[in-house]
Amino acid sequence: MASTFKPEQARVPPALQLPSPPITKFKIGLCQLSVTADKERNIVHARAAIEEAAEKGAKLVVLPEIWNSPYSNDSFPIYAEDIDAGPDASPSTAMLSEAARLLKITIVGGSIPERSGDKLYNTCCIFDTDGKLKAKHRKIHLFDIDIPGKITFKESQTLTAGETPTVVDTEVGRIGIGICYDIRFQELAMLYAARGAHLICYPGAFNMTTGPLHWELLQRARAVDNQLYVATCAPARDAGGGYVAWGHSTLIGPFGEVLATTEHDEAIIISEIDYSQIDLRRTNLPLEKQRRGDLYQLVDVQRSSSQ
Ligand SMILES: O=C(O)CCC(=O)C(=O)O
Repeated sequence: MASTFKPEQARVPPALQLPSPPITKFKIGLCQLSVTADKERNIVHARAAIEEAAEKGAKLVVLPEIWNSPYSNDSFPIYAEDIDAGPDASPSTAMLSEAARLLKITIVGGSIPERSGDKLYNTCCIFDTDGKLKAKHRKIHLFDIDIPGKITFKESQTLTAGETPTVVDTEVGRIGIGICYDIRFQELAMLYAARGAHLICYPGAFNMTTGPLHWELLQRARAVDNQLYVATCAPARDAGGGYVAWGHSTLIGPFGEVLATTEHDEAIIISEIDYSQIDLRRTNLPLEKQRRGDLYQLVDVQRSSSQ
């Protein structure tokens, strides 16, 4: 059958030149935190970890998915905070904002359950070095899976999916954000690469079934396909908890290499990011130039509609 694909109808602008961030070489801190049912304790604990990472030189600190609450549909409505209603309504993000300002670091604040009107989201807040909220990413792909006898989870029982991919310019580069299950959708990472991201951060909480097989594989795939850095941050494992997390927070380089990782206990990973490695790997393997845009295209809906 003849193909109906017409490249001129699906035109997406070529990948952006990589923007020049204020700093190109810096330390990242991934705080693999233990999470309890005590929200106040979780906030104090996360703050101490952020401070320790900053003391060790991290200019960018990343937290885990759902770090202020147990990971369960029962807990999300109870622990949810109205982020847009200001610091009194959101003690978790108030702490992140203050820590970013006082320590003069960028924070990718893992995620917390967010209440907005009558809806709940799984939301990541990104804070600049002046403590201002730069962006909010609401998990786009909800974690609804059913592997009988192993794991069944349905985030959509309580949560609503976000509608917007998130790329944010920070002092430490252009960062794309995904939350956990978002990492499984390669088009999102391709889109971030096409929009000039240096790094994609995925706060996540994989589990004991999919974690061992998929967690590192997905991170390395996103990094090597898109020739950029990928950083993930998970909660520490609580073997007696309702949701047993895989842990293994990791930093991957643009050649698909594991630069730093850990097991499942609490840990603060400090590792170096050097964006000149992106240029190097894109020169070594000029995939962007070799892509057959005449045969297939990723359509950036937002850019196409604004053209
Ligand atoms: O994709 C998976 O296997 C795990 C995803 C997950 O745990 C999540 O999205 O919270």
